Amino acid sequence: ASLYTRLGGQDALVAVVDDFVANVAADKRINGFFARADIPRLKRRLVQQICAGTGGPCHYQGRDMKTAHAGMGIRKVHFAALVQDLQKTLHKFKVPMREQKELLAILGPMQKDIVAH
Ligand code: HEM
Repeated sequence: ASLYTRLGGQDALVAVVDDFVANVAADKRINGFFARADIPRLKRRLVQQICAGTGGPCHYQGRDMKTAHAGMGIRKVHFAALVQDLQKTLHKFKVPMREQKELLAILGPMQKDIVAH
């Protein structure tokens, strides 16, 4: 089965993204970056992106990661903080380690496009 299906499909993904974005919004290390963000749109796009990237029936309609994060000055520490916030959610939702690793293996390589050089 696809990672999308093993994660529980669309409803589970929406719940994970909701909780994850709430963690980010509460995380003083990085929430300043999101001060002017359109959070409902960000959530929709994250759901689309993860759905599409894990083999689900979605098309990602947002910008590419380089364009979306250009000029923000995001550093490795910020990226690591966001990944920690996601891991908190995956742990809370009792996502098995195998699926956690697969998801992070999809997101991890995006760091090179998101972190400022
Ligand atoms: C693997 C890690 C990440 C993924 C998958 C990701 C994904 C996304 C996506 C899909 C968007 C929406 C793009 C669009 O609407 O066209 C976005 C926007 C954004 N991301 Fe990320 N992102 C990641 C890491 C980060 C980090 C580390 C930060 C800052 C600490 C960050 C800050 C933002 C901000 C501020 C926006 C703009 C929101 C807005 O203007 O409405 N992202 N990201």
